[in-house]
Amino acid sequence: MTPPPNHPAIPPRKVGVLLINLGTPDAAEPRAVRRYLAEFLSDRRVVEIPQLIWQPILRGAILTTRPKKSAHAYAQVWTEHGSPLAAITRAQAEGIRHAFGPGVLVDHAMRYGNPSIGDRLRAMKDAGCERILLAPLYPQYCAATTATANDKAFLTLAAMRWQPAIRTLPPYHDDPAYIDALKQSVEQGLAALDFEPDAVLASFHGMPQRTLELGDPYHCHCRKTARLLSEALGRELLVTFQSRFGRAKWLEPATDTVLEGLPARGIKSVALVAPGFSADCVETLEELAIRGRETFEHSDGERFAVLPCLNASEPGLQMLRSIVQRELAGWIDAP
Ligand SMILES: C=CC1=C(C)c2cc3[nH]c(cc4nc(cc5[nH]c(cc1n2)c(C)c5CCC(=O)O)C(CCC(=O)O)=C4C)c(C)c3C=C
Ligand SMILES: [Fe+2]
Ligand SMILES: [Fe+2]
Repeated sequence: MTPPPNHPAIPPRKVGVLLINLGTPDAAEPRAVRRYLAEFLSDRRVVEIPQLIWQPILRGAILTTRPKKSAHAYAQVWTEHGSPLAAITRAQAEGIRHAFGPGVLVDHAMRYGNPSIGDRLRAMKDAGCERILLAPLYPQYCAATTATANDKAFLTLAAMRWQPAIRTLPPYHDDPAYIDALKQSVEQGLAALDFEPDAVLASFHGMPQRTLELGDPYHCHCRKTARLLSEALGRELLVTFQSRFGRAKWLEPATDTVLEGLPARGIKSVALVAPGFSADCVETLEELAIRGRETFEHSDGERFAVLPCLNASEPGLQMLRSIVQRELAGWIDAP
């Protein structure tokens, strides 16, 4: 049946998969970093202090000093394709684009900055996606990452007359496909080193200790990933938490404090892995690989390496294809 002449165009029905990561500045310079940090650190899921108290601190002390310092960190890791996080997330979407057949559109978006979740969701809907899987690429669930990405998507849907049906990717911290991809990646990374490390550290992004007490499963998810990875590798992993922000107590032990103390315990060579980051970013490439090395070497450490994240490596893409395929069950034909 042909629609009446004034009927809006109806594109062929499709399924969408939106990979979502945190976001990153548009340039490694203070103005762009300030814009990014203002959006990021104004998110109530990230800083859980009443806005009346927090905004003056943010606009005063933090946004006048941190952008310059952070821009310097970003400048040290920036690539010809832009921020590593942006380039790798794009490559991940490209890498699984054709995995589910022509009826499935794969795209990526960032919770803060560009490409925005709102723009990409509207584009998917315009392209005919009546069912969309939101896939925040955080293996360990955290309100400050997973939940806020989904919140943002639902905010966009709130303005749509004809909403797509939505699924959200569950945390995959203990998924055998994820643990296996990490195992392969860590084994490859260790084999490529010219030394055998005395210890391997698994460094996760930190969170305020209070979020654990309030019931955020993040800490437990990190611990479980580390236990399963350690079992899979058949070697001990020291679990640490990095990137402390602000004055509140954060999850411990802190990565930098542990790195500082290891040489005095006779551990002179270390390899670090950051299993909670699906893509290398300023936190792994600058904080761990540059500043972490300085901390370790200044404390008489001798050999130091940071292994790459899963990124768009073959084990990483294989894992993404497998978890996305599973979440699309019933929406697309089985392979
Ligand atoms: C992987 C999980 C992450 C959690 C949990 C997380 C919590 C969290 N982060 C901040 C503050 C900052 N994080 C910054 C960078 C950053 N954080 C994550 C991931 C998690 N954050 C990533 C992937 C990145 C890298 C972004 C990039 O562009 O490469 C930054 C910006 C950099 C800097 O100025 O140091 C801040 C600030 C808080 C407060 C928080 C939990 C409450
Ligand atoms: Fe962070
Ligand atoms: Fe950091």
